[in-house]
Amino acid sequence: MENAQYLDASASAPGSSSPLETSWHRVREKLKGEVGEVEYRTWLRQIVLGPLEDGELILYLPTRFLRDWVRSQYEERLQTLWRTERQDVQGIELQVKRGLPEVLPSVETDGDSVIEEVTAQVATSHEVRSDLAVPLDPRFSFDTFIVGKPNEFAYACARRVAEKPSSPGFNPLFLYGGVGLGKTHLMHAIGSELTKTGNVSVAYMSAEKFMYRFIAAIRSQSTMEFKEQLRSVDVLMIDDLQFLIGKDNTQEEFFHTFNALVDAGRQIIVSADKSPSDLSGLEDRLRTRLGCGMVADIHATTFELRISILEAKAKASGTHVPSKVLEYLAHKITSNVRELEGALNRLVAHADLVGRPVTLDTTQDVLKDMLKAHDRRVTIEEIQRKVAEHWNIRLTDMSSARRARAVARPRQVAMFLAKQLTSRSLPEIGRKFGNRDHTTVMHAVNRVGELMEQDPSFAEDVELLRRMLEG
Ligand SMILES: Nc1ncnc2c1ncn2[C@@H]1O[C@H](COP(=O)(O)OP(=O)(O)OP(=O)(O)O)[C@@H](O)[C@H]1O
Repeated sequence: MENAQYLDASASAPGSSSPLETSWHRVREKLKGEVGEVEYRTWLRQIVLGPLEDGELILYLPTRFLRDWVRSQYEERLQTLWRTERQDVQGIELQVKRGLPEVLPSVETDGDSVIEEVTAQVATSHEVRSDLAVPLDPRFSFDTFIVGKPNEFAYACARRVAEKPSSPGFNPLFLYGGVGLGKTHLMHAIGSELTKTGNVSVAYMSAEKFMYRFIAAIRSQSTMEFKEQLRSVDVLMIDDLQFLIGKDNTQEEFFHTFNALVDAGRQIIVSADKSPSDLSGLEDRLRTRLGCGMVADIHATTFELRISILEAKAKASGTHVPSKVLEYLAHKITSNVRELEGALNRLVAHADLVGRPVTLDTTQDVLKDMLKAHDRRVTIEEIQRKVAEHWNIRLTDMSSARRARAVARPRQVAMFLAKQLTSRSLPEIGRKFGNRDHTTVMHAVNRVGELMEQDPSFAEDVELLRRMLEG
């Protein structure tokens, strides 16, 4: 273990430092080059190098706010840079350490730079008219969104709002669902559709950006301007609202903005990972208002939807991907569309690079790590335990011969989840459930699928279990 060191941006050049410090110096310089001086000075120079323990490097930040911000915005990049820099760093952990010097942007200097930067971003944004908006991604359109059972309701709501913003019953539109299932995609699609006409001003930003801008406005004493800018848009879209949990001041500000806009007949669109009623940690009055309009859930993908998405994305890539490979991916990667897309992109990039067609063999080889990580994620035993706990039955009943519905139904759900969340075959799953035949498992999978369509509260239970298991 190497000792914790405080290193700020003015730290000594490599040479006089330990190997870890030297690496840190290089990582920091690369980051600075990538994100630019303003962003670096505002958020990243506060990071303090901590110890390296069992392959995990600790980096400290002086406050929880900064830690959360750096975690959400830069953690992945930091990981990559560190791993490239040193083989003995397998991961990084961002921690809060009180008492470290906090180098916050002051009103006179960095605060202004932040505002200047925001203004500069706005100046280059052609897609939207609002002064605060983040550019919309033209790839996320309604045309490129593949509709299936799990997302058809959310899609229909999004379409409706894009056609007729602020319709009664659709304001706010609250889209929720697990990670990587298309919430951001739908929001961008609504925004792009609305701005096509030219007379609607749309502001899209993540809840984090909202907070970042709010804080920047406080620091530069321009909160009135901030409020006015936000309140002048026709449509305000805030993505990943769950980020505001625990951020009381920002929540308060959002609540007032929300009210002002809805009262003025403007449209609000919000996304989150949970329904308004499940977003504990958000103020009650805000939760209540969020649930007042249309609340649309994007469910986990089905095999059919995953196949349709893969087919569309493979076609768009211009590389031929055999249907066997698409089926294989759709079976193996069930967690979310982002991962599915990532896997396909990797295959296509590999095929382009080596100049050979995509086959099942190359797929297994190229995606070895990814698929292994997936398989590791959840075991049949964990599924059985969680499901048994949920319905309050004995774990042994997962393999018992009892056929009473109170036991048989949870068992079927566990089989269904085992099929969805692991790569085990039907006979393998059957064996884990008291040596049942694969046709019993198949029947369970179909039955649970049918019941989920007929009974929303049952579907919610299954969905909840799935999310808990996926962590
Ligand atoms: N139905 C779909 N059709 C086509 N692409 C999709 C679909 N659903 C998701 N995607 C793609 O998957 C990726 C992840 O989607 P998106 O970013 O919208 O997810 P999200 O629900 O906002 O996730 P997060 O909770 O992480 O914010 C995007 O590239 C998006 O285009």
